[in-house]
Amino acid sequence: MTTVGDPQRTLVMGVLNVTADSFSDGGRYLNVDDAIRHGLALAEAGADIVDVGGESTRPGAVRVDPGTEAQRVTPVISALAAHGVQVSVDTMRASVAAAALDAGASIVNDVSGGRADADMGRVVAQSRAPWILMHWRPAGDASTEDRHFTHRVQDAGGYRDVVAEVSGELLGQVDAAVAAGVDPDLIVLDPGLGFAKSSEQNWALLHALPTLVGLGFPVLIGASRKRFLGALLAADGVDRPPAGREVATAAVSALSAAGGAWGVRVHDVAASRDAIEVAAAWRSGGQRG
Ligand SMILES: Nc1nc2ncc(COP(=O)(O)O)nc2c(=O)[nH]1
Repeated sequence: MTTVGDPQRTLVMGVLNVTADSFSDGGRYLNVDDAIRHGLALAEAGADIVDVGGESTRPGAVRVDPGTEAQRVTPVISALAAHGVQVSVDTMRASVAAAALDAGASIVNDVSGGRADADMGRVVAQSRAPWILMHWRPAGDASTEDRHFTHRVQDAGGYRDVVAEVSGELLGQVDAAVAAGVDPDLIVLDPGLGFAKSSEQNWALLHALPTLVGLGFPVLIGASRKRFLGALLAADGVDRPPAGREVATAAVSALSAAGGAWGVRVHDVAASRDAIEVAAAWRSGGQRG
């Protein structure tokens, strides 16, 4: 059983999207062998966890059927687990999570925070795998198998106080998970940066990281290459493209580590590993260990 205990340092979760259309690396790892090779490379680069996803959640992405999603992730997961890599499965579906856990995944990463599939709590509780509950208040109803994800950014009216509302809704998701039999010690929270949230709301959530950590659960931060970083670094009115957002991502990783984050979910593992080492040395005054 994987525990999410209090790691000595902020963990690095490497992103492995086995999808055709993820926003920054769609299609590069759809082939099983390419995906396995990349997952091993992420582990080699220092990823504590490799997060394997088979369905893109970017705005406008078309849902894939559960069978396709499971077929995409299970061979990759079993190969990585066989090499001793700790794997999380990035899925909103209980059937896919069950297949992934059987294949060797040890963490369930659910961007719907348990709201898309009523059976997810039972599957996770039975497996005793840690469950990452991400916050996502979609415009549509995430529980319907709608053909398109709607990341319609909530306007200012969508959130009066994004930190208080995201915190409250995450705690509600925790209550639902515990009611389904999940051990609260195995729950990780994630504010869901970029999921139906404006740039300002994303920055407000990052600014409030100590508040999120203060909720009493490990916190995962997923800012890697996201649009709000591109907007911050825009030039001549043009957002910085995803490939140019790595330094900003590493800076967020360093600040997340300094703010007590349990982990960061990133594409460039080596850069964030270094950034987290810097944050640790800074915090300890250079004391090792
Ligand atoms: N827990 C968690 N999971 C996620 N899965 C996918 C994406 C979308 O980004 P990607 O397309 O780069 O994977 N972001 C998150 C996130 O922020 N947190």
